[in-house]
Amino acid sequence: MSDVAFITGAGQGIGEAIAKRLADDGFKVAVVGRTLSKVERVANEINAVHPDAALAVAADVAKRDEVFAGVEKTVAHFGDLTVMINNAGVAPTTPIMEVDEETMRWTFDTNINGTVWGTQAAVEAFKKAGHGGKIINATSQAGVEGNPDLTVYGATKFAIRGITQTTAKELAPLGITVNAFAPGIVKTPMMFDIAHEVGQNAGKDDEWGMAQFSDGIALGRLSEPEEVASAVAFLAGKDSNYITGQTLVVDGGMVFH
Ligand SMILES: NC(=O)C1=CN([C@@H]2O[C@H](COP(=O)(O)OP(=O)(O)OC[C@H]3O[C@@H](n4cnc5c(N)ncnc54)[C@H](O)[C@@H]3O)[C@@H](O)[C@H]2O)C=CC1
Ligand SMILES: CC(=O)C(C)=O
Repeated sequence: MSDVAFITGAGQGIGEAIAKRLADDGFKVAVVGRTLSKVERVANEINAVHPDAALAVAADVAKRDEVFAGVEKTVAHFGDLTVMINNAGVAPTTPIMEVDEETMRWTFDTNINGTVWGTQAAVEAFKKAGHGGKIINATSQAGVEGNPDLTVYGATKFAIRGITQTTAKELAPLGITVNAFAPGIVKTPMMFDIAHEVGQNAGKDDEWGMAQFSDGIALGRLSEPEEVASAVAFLAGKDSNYITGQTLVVDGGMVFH
């Protein structure tokens, strides 16, 4: 039986790269996102290379029932679930004096609640299948060190590291490991949007906006989504079965700790 991974936010960016990498590694993958056409594109591209390896699943991670329904659809289709990857996230640019209630609600519902619902759905599926499993959460360098203009986003990413550590201890007796990956600055629509907004807020261009984040990154370059996916593939694979409660910082394409 192949390993089966449920990857949220897999219609683009890092999530897409993770789904394609795990399929290359022999996983069956549920490609999960709010927009069915986006996840169907990724699933179709995977199935063109690895027939029947991918299933497109429409689910909003902020809605608990949709996450549970997506996991149930995945188990019904592939016969199991062994890895949950809570990758989906949103990253509004929020100078502290501009933060409003809707932005707080929307960002926390997606990033924090989505991670909790994904964890709950995975644990339920693992228990029903009578085995342990792996849960992998997306935090960020912005969840390791505070980034100006990203207070709300950063708060969720710091929280996800806490959720990773607490659930790792709680779930270890069940044979379930919980780890996180913390990318630096990665070439995805999320990052380019942030750079544009930060630049606009300062009356500068996108390059200036990106430099507000990228000057401090290791090796002085942005990561490719595929480089982040390689670190996630390690966490999803059997070589990391003994690791839990950890955060891999992936910056400049390298894992720093
Ligand atoms: N791009 C970067 O530089 C970094 C990204 N990250 C994290 O990596 C993860 C992936 O980021 P990217 O690929 O860059 O983002 P992205 O914005 O390019 O892709 C995120 C995907 O998640 C989906 N999504 C958003 N809200 C959703 C919801 N409620 N339900 C289901 N899907 C939803 C979006 O539609 C999109 O397809 C995020 O958790 C992000 O916080 C962390 C550090 C750096
Ligand atoms: C988008 C993000 O996680 C950054 C800027 O680290």
